[in-house]
Amino acid sequence: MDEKLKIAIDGPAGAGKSTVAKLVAEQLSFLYIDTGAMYRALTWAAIAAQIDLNDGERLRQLLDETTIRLSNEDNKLNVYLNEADVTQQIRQNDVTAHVSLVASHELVRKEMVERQRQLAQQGRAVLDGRDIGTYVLPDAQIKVFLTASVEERARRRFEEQQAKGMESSLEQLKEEIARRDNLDSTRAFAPLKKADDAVEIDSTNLSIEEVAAKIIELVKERTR
Ligand SMILES: Nc1ncnc2c1ncn2[C@@H]1O[C@H](COP(=O)(O)OP(=O)(O)OP(=O)(O)O)[C@@H](O)[C@H]1O
Ligand SMILES: Nc1ccn([C@@H]2O[C@H](COP(=O)(O)O)[C@@H](O)[C@H]2O)c(=O)n1
Repeated sequence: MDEKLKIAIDGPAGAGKSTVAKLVAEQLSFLYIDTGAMYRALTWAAIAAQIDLNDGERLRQLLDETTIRLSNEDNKLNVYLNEADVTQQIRQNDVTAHVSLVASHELVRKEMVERQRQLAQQGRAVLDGRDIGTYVLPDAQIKVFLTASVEERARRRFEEQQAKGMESSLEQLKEEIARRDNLDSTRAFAPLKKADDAVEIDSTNLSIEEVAAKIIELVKERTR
């Protein structure tokens, strides 16, 4: 198998990208790179520093002063911002509510994409995000566009939050998911979009393991 094989998994919010990407990476012993976590970390830092999230130049300045490190430890992805562990904080509702605005700035994206390409250079890797197959790694050998109905995505997120003891409503989650998809797919620079050569997998009626198996089958077919 190619030492530099890359698997790009893109798709709308809550489709199961990170869960499946992590499982595929584990099963194939590939590096897993959660690009959304990088935008989340910057958003968390910007909120903490009370920076205007409409100001792309200021956000880029903050990013230039900031290190973001992703670390796979004991099957869990930890995220470090200037070496402080922000793994939990970046999943908070205020970060989720503002991350698409932060990610819409071209100046921010250009630097993030550079960092993501550098991380991916380390070897075989699975990256999940919104623009991996179209922009970050247009030459990735395997590209998947993972979808599910918005109802199913909201239902899964609701169950996840219930299990964590978090207060949430199904209707609110559905609205939040649809709002984020809209912002991500309509931004001017590198929007969420299926790459022409991506294989679309609709996971609405598939288990996590079934989706992962389909992707691993694709890898086997393409590397035979
Ligand atoms: N095929 C599936 N069947 C059932 N539940 C799933 C499936 N795929 C993912 N899930 C669950 O759905 C939730 C959302 O998955 P995940 O966080 O991986 O989505 P995502 O696409 O990475 O979302 P986001 O873009 O918002 O970060 C998780 O609770 C996960 O366990
Ligand atoms: N390649 C990417 C990845 C993410 N984003 C933006 O970050 C948000 C959070 O991503 P999650 O996968 O952690 O939910 C997402 O809604 C996008 O706004 C991106 O633009 N490009």
